[in-house]
Amino acid sequence: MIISASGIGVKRGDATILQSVDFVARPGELVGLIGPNGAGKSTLLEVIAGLRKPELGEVFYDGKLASSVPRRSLARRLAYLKQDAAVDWPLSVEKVVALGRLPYSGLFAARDRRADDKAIRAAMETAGIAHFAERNVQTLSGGERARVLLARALAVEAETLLADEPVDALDPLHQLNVMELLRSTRDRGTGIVVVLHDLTLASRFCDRLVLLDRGRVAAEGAPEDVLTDEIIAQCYGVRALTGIHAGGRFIVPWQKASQQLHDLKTDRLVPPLVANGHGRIVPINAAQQRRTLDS
Ligand SMILES: Nc1ncnc2c1ncn2[C@@H]1O[C@H](COP(=O)(O)OP(=O)(O)OP(=O)(O)O)[C@@H](O)[C@H]1O
Repeated sequence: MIISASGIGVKRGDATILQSVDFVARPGELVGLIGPNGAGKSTLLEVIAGLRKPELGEVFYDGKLASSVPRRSLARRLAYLKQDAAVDWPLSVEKVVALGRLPYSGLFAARDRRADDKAIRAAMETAGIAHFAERNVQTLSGGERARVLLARALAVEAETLLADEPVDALDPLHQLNVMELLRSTRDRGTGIVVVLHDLTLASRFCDRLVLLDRGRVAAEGAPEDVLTDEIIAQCYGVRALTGIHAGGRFIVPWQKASQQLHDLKTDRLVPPLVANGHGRIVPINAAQQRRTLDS
């Protein structure tokens, strides 16, 4: 399914949350929605999920006006994983994941239970939670619960997955697992939009990035074109160490853009650092560093 949004404007009281935002999500593409806190990422995700009607602009699903697409069929085509979702009932993990199959209930007189079971099992395996299928979801840690909710979204087997900060509560290994899982889901043709704060994961795993800043699209395109030093400094207010390792780019936020970096021990000014192409971070220029340190 192609989701397109044009001229989106959202207001909250007097505050403009989104302004003139155009956005497209296509099948088989992993799009990263990035930007500082409060930029409007979750709001835009809700708008394209059809959960919030914008004051201005329109959303289209495969060219059809969002308001003309029945909610029930949309619920099967589009899975939405909310940020910080809580589970208010003492359900087992398996039952929570099974909620992902709700959009299919009552669809046929004799519903295909085997298809449901298969989808639930596959989603639990993929999210690495099958071993605690029977556990009460309220007894899980934040990161474990996040994976259960991701599994619920995967169980929908939708054409499009919208995921709001799915790796936020996860340890490094599970962050990589989830990003790999999103990539393999994309490889099977699913269109994915994922909200991320980790710039290295955004750069390494996404096909395209959309950077929101104060409710507007500040930059859009290939990760290397969006996450330049200048744009990172301008939108996030930080300077980052960047480099290439095994073909992927790492971006480590290091200091505020407004500050010059001083060595913690000597208090001398430290020149900017870059990676040497093999993942080892070196001074931008050794001679320049000597001059700076000698001065
Ligand atoms: N009900 C509301 N009333 C007033 N302002 C709101 C309301 N809901 C959201 N906002 C504001 O809208 C802006 C965008 O919020 P949104 O959650 O979309 O940002 P975000 O980019 O997802 O942020 P974060 O990275 O912190 O999750 C924020 O400044 C937020 O305070």
